[in-house]
Amino acid sequence: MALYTRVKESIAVITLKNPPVNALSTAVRRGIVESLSQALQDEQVKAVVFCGENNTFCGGADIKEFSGSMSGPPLVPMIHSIEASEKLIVAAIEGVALGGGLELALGCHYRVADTNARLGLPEVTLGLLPAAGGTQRLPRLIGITAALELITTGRHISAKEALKLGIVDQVIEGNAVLAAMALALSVIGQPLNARRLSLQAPAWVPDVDYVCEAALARVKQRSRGAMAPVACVQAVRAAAMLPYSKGMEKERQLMDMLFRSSQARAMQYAFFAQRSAGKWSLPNGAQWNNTKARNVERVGVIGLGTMGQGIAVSLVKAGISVVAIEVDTKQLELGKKAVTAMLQRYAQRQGVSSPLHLLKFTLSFHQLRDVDLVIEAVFEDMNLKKRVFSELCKVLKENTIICTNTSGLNVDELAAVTDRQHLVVGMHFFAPAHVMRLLEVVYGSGSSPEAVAIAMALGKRMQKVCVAVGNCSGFVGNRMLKHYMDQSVYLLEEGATPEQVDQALEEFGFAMGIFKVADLSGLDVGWRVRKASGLISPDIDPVKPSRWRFGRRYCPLPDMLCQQGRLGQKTGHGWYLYNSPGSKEAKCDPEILKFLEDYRLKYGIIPRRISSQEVIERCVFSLANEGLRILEEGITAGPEDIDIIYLFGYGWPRYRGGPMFYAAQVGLSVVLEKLEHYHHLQPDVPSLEPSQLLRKLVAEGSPPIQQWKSHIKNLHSQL
Ligand SMILES: CCCCCCCC(=O)CC(=O)SCCNC(=O)CCNC(=O)[C@H](O)C(C)(C)COP(=O)(O)OP(=O)(O)OC[C@H]1O[C@@H](n2cnc3c(N)ncnc32)[C@H](O)[C@@H]1OP(=O)(O)O
Ligand SMILES: NC(=O)C1=CN([C@@H]2O[C@H](COP(=O)(O)OP(=O)(O)OC[C@H]3O[C@@H](n4cnc5c(N)ncnc54)[C@H](O)[C@@H]3O)[C@@H](O)[C@H]2O)C=CC1
Repeated sequence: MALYTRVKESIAVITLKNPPVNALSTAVRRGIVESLSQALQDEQVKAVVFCGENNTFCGGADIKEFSGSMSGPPLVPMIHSIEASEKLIVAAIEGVALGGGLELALGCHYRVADTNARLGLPEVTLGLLPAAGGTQRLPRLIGITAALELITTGRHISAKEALKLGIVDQVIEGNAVLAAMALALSVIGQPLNARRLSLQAPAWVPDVDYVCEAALARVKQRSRGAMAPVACVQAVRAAAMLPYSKGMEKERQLMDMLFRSSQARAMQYAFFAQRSAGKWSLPNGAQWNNTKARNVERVGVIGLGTMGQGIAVSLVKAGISVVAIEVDTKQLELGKKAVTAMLQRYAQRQGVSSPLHLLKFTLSFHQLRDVDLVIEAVFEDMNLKKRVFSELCKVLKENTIICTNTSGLNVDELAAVTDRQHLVVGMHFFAPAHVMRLLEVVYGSGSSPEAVAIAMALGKRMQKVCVAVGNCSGFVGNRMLKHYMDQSVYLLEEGATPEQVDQALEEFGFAMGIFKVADLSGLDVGWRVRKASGLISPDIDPVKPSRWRFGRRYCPLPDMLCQQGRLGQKTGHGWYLYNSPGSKEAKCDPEILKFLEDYRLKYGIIPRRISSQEVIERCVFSLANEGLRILEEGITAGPEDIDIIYLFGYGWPRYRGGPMFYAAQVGLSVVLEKLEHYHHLQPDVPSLEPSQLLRKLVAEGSPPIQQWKSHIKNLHSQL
């Protein structure tokens, strides 16, 4: 709803009221229309101030309403009537003015923001565009180039930047509502036409087509296959080229197209999935709102290699003191240099003072005696990690939490060597840890809810998107990835090339194809894991290695590449060829094509043409099938958690929601049928066998993804 209040003699205040973010629900829009009409009819009122309850202006349209039948006063005419009002209207922006919230403010004649306010048009992140006049008014206010940047990225900006761009007229420290009233009183009576954005022409740009083409190229590169950023450019172009009313018509047409799209549904699902992942729960009933997290101020990081460096940087950026430990002086110096350089660059970019005083580098575990939590990031070696954990217990306070950044080792086995199994959890960061947003918080069988709560809270403070997951080999992300990678190499055996597989995956929307990712990470990473797991052993024929291991299909191609020293980008060749070691531009390598041909000849495999559709079905449905097994086993609380892991950790295209959402969208019965088909053709690949949960969901009529949790609960109660 919206509250109408008369203050002073001549000012009315309309307060949006819909906690927590005063989203423009049907009731709020109705309240605005009624309150505005009241203000316009009241002869005493000369000016109106719009504000939001609880120091939050407005978080935009109510996204929850998008999936239902939208009723009540529409936004576009509502904002037009605000702009057309003969009485002066000022927006008092506190907290956020996002999406429809900013569009409402753009309809007002003046805008005042408090210093902490954040503004933006983030609709593109929901698969939409700002369709309440945002694409037409903003370019008229700040010019085409700046509007294109804000609308296509959906970036939130500070009040200071908004002032610089000309989006707000004043930024004040203190009460924005009082400041808006003061501004209103100072300008009452002045003509309003110059303040009505729809009446203005956008600032002239020498070559609109060039600017828009450049923006289009940028968005296509940044978010391959996404419709919304392209539509945003088209709408802003219309603002530059067409009269306002025609531009609005174009905005509406583009929004109609986006609003009904599967991409918009996927991105809105992702918005709520991200919030639901934060509301973690454990199988024992402990959850985010019934478990207290102790505060963490000092953290120890053990191992300053690739991961430890990024973790230390993220901690310091969050204002947390770090004691960083290495094994010898050389490694310590290397780590120190890298961490210091990253933090200095960060401080320079942000214009903040260097936070290096929060760091201590040492070789001594004794320096850890005061820390509240430790994150271990030494080599992926169970025995080494066990030794480190035992050492830690000798020096740490009795309530210090011990976390491991292992990518998939058994957290329970590690916890068992400590004197505090209840305080041991996994904190699985993704590389590079200071950039990647995902954090899997892994609870073992003995982890206490408090330890999970502390790790989740710490991750959130480090600006990570945290997902609580159970303890299993590879946890959630890497466990699923294994099956996706297996299928991709089987496809090579059968006739595909790395480029062909990568192209199909990139056209699907992945940021990078699987073989490019493997070259980037280094092929030796997986090689070491396979050796440690016994898949590679000295008795395997080095000339014609077996294509079956442990009774299952196995593809030795990646091992053979490693034996040739082709480890990826770092050696200048892997699945692709690079100009030099470390260079990034992947080129097709004729040697690899020849190597694949020879391989097929050696094993008597007749190559066949493989369609992009088959690539996607085999790679992506394998992922989804393993995700369903994970749900079946209760490793995550719901499908949303898995999707968030893939969106934030594995470059899954946001406009496809995540592997579980994608499976639901394609249709579970289609996924089941395809998996049965491929499993029939590859009976020695057990991961292709449709999961029990998939069969159950299909048998129960393929319920929408939001209802899967209750079906999983039933499955558990039947087991
Ligand atoms: C043909 C049809 C024509 C239609 C025309 C429509 C034209 C339009 O222009 C469409 C739009 O406005 S689309 C909406 C644009 N606004 C946004 O994207 C802002 C989304 N919210 C945020 O970024 C953060 O929540 C925010 C920064 C605001 C706050 O972050 P926090 O971290 O403090 O809090 P969260 O945990 O994110 O959120 C708290 C609770 O609020 C819910 N929520 C947030 N924004 C919402 C919104 N806009 N609508 C509905 N619910 C919303 C959020 O889900 C969470 O709920 P709970 O998890 O239940 O607590
Ligand atoms: N690199 C990656 O992409 C990811 C790695 N991880 C996991 O993170 C952990 C670390 O991996 P990376 O950083 O890649 O390894 P790394 O090899 O880059 O660094 C490991 C560091 O630990 C140090 N170290 C070894 N023993 C030590 C000891 N006793 N005390 C102090 N420091 C010691 C080494 O000197 C080295 O600097 C592993 O468990 C790995 O599986 C997790 C996610 C991603």
